Amino acid sequence: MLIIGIAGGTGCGKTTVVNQILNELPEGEVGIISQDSYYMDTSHLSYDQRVKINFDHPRSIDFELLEEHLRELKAGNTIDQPVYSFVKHNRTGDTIHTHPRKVMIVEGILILTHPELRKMFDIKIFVHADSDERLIRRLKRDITERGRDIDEVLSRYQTTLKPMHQQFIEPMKEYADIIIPNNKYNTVAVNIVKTIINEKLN
Ligand SMILES: Nc1ncnc2c1ncn2[C@@H]1O[C@H](COP(=O)(O)OP(=O)(O)O)[C@@H](O)[C@H]1O
Ligand SMILES: O=c1ccn([C@@H]2O[C@H](COP(=O)(O)O)[C@@H](O)[C@H]2O)c(=O)[nH]1
Repeated sequence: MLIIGIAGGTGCGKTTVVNQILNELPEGEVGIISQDSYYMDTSHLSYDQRVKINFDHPRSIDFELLEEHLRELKAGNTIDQPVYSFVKHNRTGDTIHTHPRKVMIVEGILILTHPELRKMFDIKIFVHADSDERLIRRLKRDITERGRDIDEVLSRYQTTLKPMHQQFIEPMKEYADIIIPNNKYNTVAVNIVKTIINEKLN
């Protein structure tokens, strides 16, 4: 199994890059694990308490479960990946039956901050987009897809997103094997990653 970790700040385009990689590859040969599925279960908290969580700090992620699931997949076993709701800020209670594949992609803002998880990646990719570009994308996406308003996104950006990005996410570039500049759509870089994956699949 080839395990590829794709990190980068919110709005840099990780999900988009993953979808571009999957596009045209044989269906069912590449599996996806999203860090978002592994936000801590906060069912014991009220909605008002959950909104106050710092979702950009590594402690908000259940890395133990993520690591355990990746080890299971590597061992050839199927896992039940939790489904997360950004609207409710909590796991939904549903899971996705995820099968091991020849290539597994793990994507998320904080996946390179965890040393044990980092060691499991054969290839570490960091997607870069400038912070103003990321903020613009995040504003548009969170308002249209995640039920936020402009004040909520901007206040979260100032209080947690920006400081957490500077403290935890940006320094992870140091560990990357490949950095994808993604201020604009980067077909060349995506094709390079596709070539690496195709070599593993053939
Ligand atoms: N290179 C790009 N240029 C312009 N918009 C982009 C680019 N990559 C992604 N987007 C858009 O930005 C938003 C955030 O992208 P997404 O892939 O969800 O980022 P991430 O998963 O890193 O948070 C989406 O609406 C997406 O369509
Ligand atoms: O309940 C939640 C959990 C996370 N977030 C925000 O999501 C981003 C990470 O997702 P990307 O798709 O990589 O942008 C993170 O910055 C958290 O602030 C949330 O809003 N609510």
